Amino acid sequence: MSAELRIRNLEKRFGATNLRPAVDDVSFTIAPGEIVVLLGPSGCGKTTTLRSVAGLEKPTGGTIDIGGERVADPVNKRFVLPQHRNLGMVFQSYAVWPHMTVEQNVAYPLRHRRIGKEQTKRKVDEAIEIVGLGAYRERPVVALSGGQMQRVALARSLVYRPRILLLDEPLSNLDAKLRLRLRDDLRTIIKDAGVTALYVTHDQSEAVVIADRIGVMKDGKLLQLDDAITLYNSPADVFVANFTGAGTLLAGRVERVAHGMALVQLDDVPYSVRTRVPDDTAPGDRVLVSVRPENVHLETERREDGEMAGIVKSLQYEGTQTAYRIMVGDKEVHCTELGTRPRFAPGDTLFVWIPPEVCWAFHARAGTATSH
Ligand SMILES: Nc1ncnc2c1ncn2[C@@H]1O[C@H](COP(=O)(O)OP(=O)(O)OP(=O)(O)O)[C@@H](O)[C@H]1O
Repeated sequence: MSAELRIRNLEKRFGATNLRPAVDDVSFTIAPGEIVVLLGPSGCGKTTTLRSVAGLEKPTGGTIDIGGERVADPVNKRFVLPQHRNLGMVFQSYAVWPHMTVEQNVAYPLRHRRIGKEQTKRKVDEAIEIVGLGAYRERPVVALSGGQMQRVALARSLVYRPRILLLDEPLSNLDAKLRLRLRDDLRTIIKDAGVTALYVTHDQSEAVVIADRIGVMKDGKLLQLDDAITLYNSPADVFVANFTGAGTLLAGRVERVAHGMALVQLDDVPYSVRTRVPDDTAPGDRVLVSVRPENVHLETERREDGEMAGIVKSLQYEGTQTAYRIMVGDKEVHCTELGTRPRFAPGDTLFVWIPPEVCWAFHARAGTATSH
């Protein structure tokens, strides 16, 4: 039932050809049964990509294949209508019938598919079980919570075994607690259903929990498509690093490099840091070392060579963790420490240790911010 989705050089322009396309030369493939999440800020083109797969937008360039069938190819004037693509869709708003029960809602798409009563019942039961609503079968959907309604929408889009499931910010109308609960269940539900899924969100924590691979988009471009661990530890560029929360960028020059690790002399401070670097890095290269706040260690005494002396500029107590801004010379380093009691106060002096294996450097290009 699940199919491969193959997108090649997808382009969607909404207006004049001189305007930047909403989707700009995007290519990726989702394997059968795989979940890919498109992540990016508002306006980056993720919804337009999803709507192009759904057939709700007509692309202006490139091709889309679902299970080996070409469904969009503007150059050759091929366009398969949405209702002939056999896709399931779940959107922000719960598109459920308010006057029907859970069971009736889930059975609805099968009405028009000439499926026998027995088989309908079996499929409906299965879909309701998958989304965990077994106990609510007879309930009118108006008597359900937002999260439960969204589960109904999900069951209804899975019941006819679509080739691909498309989800556009399906959790964004839920309150924070429900959002977390359904977020944690969604991956299991989609995997249990065995369906290929394309999921769109601007919420990185949602993407990390749900995806097999995450595609980060910006200005219509797909910047990187990788599993979450690669994305968080080896971001392809500064935007991806920043968008996924790497709050510190330290500019410097490579002194030595061997086996994918380099020693980088930081600009304007008397410190060098060891960091992982791209393969094509050479001594003398200008780089930006990207550091995630949760990977920075703060020490009261210098224990290792390479620790940098710093002073606490400010802190934000967040209940289960404390976010610090530390000044190392004129450079600001962000650090987050887990724990319900802050260990440091503004003005405290300390030592900052950044383990080399969790540092990642990019080549510094003209025009990129060099430090903050
Ligand atoms: N129907 C349309 N007509 C003209 N421009 C559009 C249309 N739909 C989207 N756009 C533009 O295309 C770009 C990409 O929009 P898109 O909705 O795909 O972004 P997004 O990343 O999904 O954002 P959001 O998270 O806000 O939905 C935006 O600049 C948007 O203004």
